[in-house]
Amino acid sequence: MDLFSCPQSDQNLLPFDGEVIYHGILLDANESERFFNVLMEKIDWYNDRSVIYGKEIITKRKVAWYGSKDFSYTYSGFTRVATPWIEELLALKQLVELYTDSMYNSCLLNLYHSGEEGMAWHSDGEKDLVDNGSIACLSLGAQRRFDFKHKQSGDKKGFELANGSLIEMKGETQKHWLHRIAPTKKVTAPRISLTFRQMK
Ligand SMILES: O=C(O)CCC(=O)C(=O)O
Ligand SMILES: [Fe+2]
Repeated sequence: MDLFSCPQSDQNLLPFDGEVIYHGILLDANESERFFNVLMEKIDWYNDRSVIYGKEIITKRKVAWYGSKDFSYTYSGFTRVATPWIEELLALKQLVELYTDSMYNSCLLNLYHSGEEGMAWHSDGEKDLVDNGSIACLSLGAQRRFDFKHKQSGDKKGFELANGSLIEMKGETQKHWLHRIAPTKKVTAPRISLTFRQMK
């Protein structure tokens, strides 16, 4: 691995109360497209469910939950049991671990068919996850904006997530900040995100 493909970018993008590190572009356009196509085909995608004000919502966005063992992950009112890794996910996990210098035992994948699909403000502070652990998010396909909003002050920060790039959230980020993928009419192409996580 040369210095150009592994940029020294350990600068914190958040002003306070957490750490968000942009690790740059790990996969070139060809590699990203290859992984995107393989994952579209091989992953067991399903529409996500959540309960909002007592009402069950089925998202247009699809998700999938993979892990090193049959981890149960409860969020938005439902429990999902992890599917065993497939070869391509393990390869990407290894690459991400190299850049972040952290280890992951699970991955929540998201498939946004177009800019009309997003993810509402939330934080990933579920009790199933290691406290103040790392969540590493690899992006494939259309570029989308990742927004952060401080829970107390309301301070906002937004970052563009390029095709093949990796962003990492760690430290107290989930405790103090919400994040979202805002819907947008400007993007028509699909995007996959792989969010590598540390389950207890
Ligand atoms: O799609 C993304 O980049 C972020 C997804 C996210 O926040 C999550 O899966 O919890
Ligand atoms: Fe999240």
